[in-house]
Amino acid sequence: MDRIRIHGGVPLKGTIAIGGAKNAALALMPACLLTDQTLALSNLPHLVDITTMANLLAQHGVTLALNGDSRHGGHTGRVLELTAGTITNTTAPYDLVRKMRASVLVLGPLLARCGQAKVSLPGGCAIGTRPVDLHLKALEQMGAEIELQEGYINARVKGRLKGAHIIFPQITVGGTENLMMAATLAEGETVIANAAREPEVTDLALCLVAMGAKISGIGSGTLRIEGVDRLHGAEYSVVPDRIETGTYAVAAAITRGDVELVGARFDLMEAVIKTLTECGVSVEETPRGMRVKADTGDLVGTDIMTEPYPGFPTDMQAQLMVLMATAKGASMITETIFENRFMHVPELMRMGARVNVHGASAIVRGVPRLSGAPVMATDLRASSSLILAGLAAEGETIVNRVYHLDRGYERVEEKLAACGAQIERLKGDAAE
Ligand SMILES: CC(=O)N[C@H]1[C@@H](OP(=O)(O)OP(=O)(O)OC[C@H]2O[C@@H](n3ccc(=O)[nH]c3=O)[C@H](O)[C@@H]2O)O[C@H](CO)[C@@H](O)[C@@H]1O
Ligand SMILES: C=C(OP(=O)(O)O)C(=O)O
Repeated sequence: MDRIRIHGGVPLKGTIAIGGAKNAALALMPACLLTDQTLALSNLPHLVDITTMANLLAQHGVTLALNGDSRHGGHTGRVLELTAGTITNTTAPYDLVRKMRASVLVLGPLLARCGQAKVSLPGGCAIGTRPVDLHLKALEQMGAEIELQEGYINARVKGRLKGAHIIFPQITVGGTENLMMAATLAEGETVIANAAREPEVTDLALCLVAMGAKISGIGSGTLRIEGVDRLHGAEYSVVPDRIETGTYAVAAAITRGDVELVGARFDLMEAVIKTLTECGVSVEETPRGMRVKADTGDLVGTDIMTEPYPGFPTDMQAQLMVLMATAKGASMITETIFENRFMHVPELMRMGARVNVHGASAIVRGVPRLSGAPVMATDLRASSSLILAGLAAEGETIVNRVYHLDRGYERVEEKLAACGAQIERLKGDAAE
């Protein structure tokens, strides 16, 4: 298993290119199941999760063709052509779904196109139990009959799904995405109230519209989808990754560096920028993205609470905690989305961070310096927080279980090394 070795303390200087958003791509790819024509996605990140989704779609009968560099909508990158000419298999097996929870996003499209789907229940993960009950209840409202058997969701519908008025009792990103896809081919109008407004949901909605779907209220908490008989192929460019952007913004700040994040969408970063600014980091929009600078003055702590978009994203909580750990004063971090998303705390404490967790809140007391240590991550953003801690720490840090990181960050060590970081990937299966 690969590990990452870092010698901390170098202020990062230079530019980092931001890739397409993992969480948008993972919703856009299954949208190909809604049409027999080709969906061409550009600005796709090169990540393990994308390969997992490609493998899942391939076993449903989707043909995939990866073409070299191209430019769509101003973005460069590879173009993945996905064609679900005939769906040969409507089962999403446990072996693939357990690797990645976003696999459950094939449920809505398969049900809408084929009238049936059998999808393994995703189960929990390190950050929480993460049920999919809200996806299932909403699909039942649209006429699906759903049974849970032997760890699988067995869903069927007689004829077409029917438009329905769905009020999500809690905001769910994946639930909104699954339902929106299902509703595009349903009979009549579906209204999704209390819908997630995350930019990745908006990206999916815009792609579905490019495929011929009728959706209004995009970007708001109420989506209206008028079902159509068929969708067609489209070309679509994946929105830049706001979590990758935020992670490198913290890397620049925590090393007291000066970095331009090329391709970043400043307008999608409001809550993170507000927090960074409160800490004393300078963040400004540039023609190519945004510039993050913290090479003068002290950084100070601030409080954050994770919330659905446009609130502060839970996927940035661990990274901000590391910044707070080295900022002056105390900060309070409250996690409201997932019940178990402080798994990074014990590892950060091994590096000298002072953190007390009380239920859903953590009090972080800044220390002048973290010290390098061997550490181990349990999930994706926890891994990135340990990389950030290593960049700021005195001495050597080895981050184990890098496979979590490879789910969501492309060439992380190359991007950081290009800005001066002393970081390298150690290949192989050395003991963890
Ligand atoms: C692939 C992807 O896009 N992942 C993102 C997506 O995850 P995901 O789509 O899984 O997250 P949700 O928004 O659905 O989950 C939010 C909360 O609702 C709960 N819930 C959700 C559905 C349900 O049927 N029942 C239920 O109780 C979850 O357990 C969680 O506590 O949004 C999260 C919240 O922004 C992000 O952290 C993840 O990175
Ligand atoms: C939690 C995340 O992803 P997933 O929903 O795929 O577990 C994440 O991207 O931080």
